[in-house]
Amino acid sequence: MSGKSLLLKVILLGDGGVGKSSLMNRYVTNKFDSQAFHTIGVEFLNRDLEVDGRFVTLQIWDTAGQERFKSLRTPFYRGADCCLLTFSVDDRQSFENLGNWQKEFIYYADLKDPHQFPFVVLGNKVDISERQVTTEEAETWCIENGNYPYLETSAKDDTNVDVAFEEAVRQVLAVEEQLEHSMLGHTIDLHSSHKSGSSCC
Ligand SMILES: Nc1nc2c(ncn2[C@@H]2O[C@H](COP(=O)(O)OP(=O)(O)OP(=O)(O)O)[C@@H](O)[C@H]2O)c(=O)[nH]1
Ligand SMILES: [Mg+2]
Repeated sequence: MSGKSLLLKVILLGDGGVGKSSLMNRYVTNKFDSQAFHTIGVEFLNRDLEVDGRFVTLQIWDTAGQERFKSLRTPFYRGADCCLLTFSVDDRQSFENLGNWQKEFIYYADLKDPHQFPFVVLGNKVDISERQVTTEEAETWCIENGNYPYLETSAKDDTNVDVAFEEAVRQVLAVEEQLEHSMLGHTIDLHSSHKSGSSCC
């Protein structure tokens, strides 16, 4: 267990109205506003948490999903540790647009290796019974587009909201661990590569 607190930046992306701000506000302030205003640009809130013995400060960046705010949100993608691709289960179009959000993020975050990057997909508003997207469809999309974890949430009912942000942290830690392992595998052993008879200076 590491004693140091890790600062992680997670970013919420998805169509306007899917509930990104509501998820962030539910998670950080435990409040829900049924008449929330559209976000303009970006906003962020922090919350400290502990996941599997690691202390983490989660910096949650909430972006404006409406197309007209694209130039205001995209400069903030760089440096994100995890991206939460969000749609609303009662809005088919928001699900169809997931691929565009994924592409927009990869492009503006300037990801070196998009296949390694931790995305998590959230199907929000599961409290609404008139669904336009089934769980199976969403799971299939996640498998086919990068094998991402999928969680169904409700900011209104506080369903799976903590779980969703904790999953984001787990995904980041898992990638970090993988990188550490692969770096260990590439560590140069200075002793064994030192040829007898060679001299320096
Ligand atoms: N029933 C239900 N309504 C929700 C839920 N989450 C958000 N809403 C409502 O959906 C509307 C839009 O929510 P926001 O959180 O503002 O959506 P957003 O994704 O931040 O939208 P932009 O800021 O425009 O990108 C608001 O009226 C919320 O009250 C949910 O889980 N269930
Ligand atoms: Mg918003």
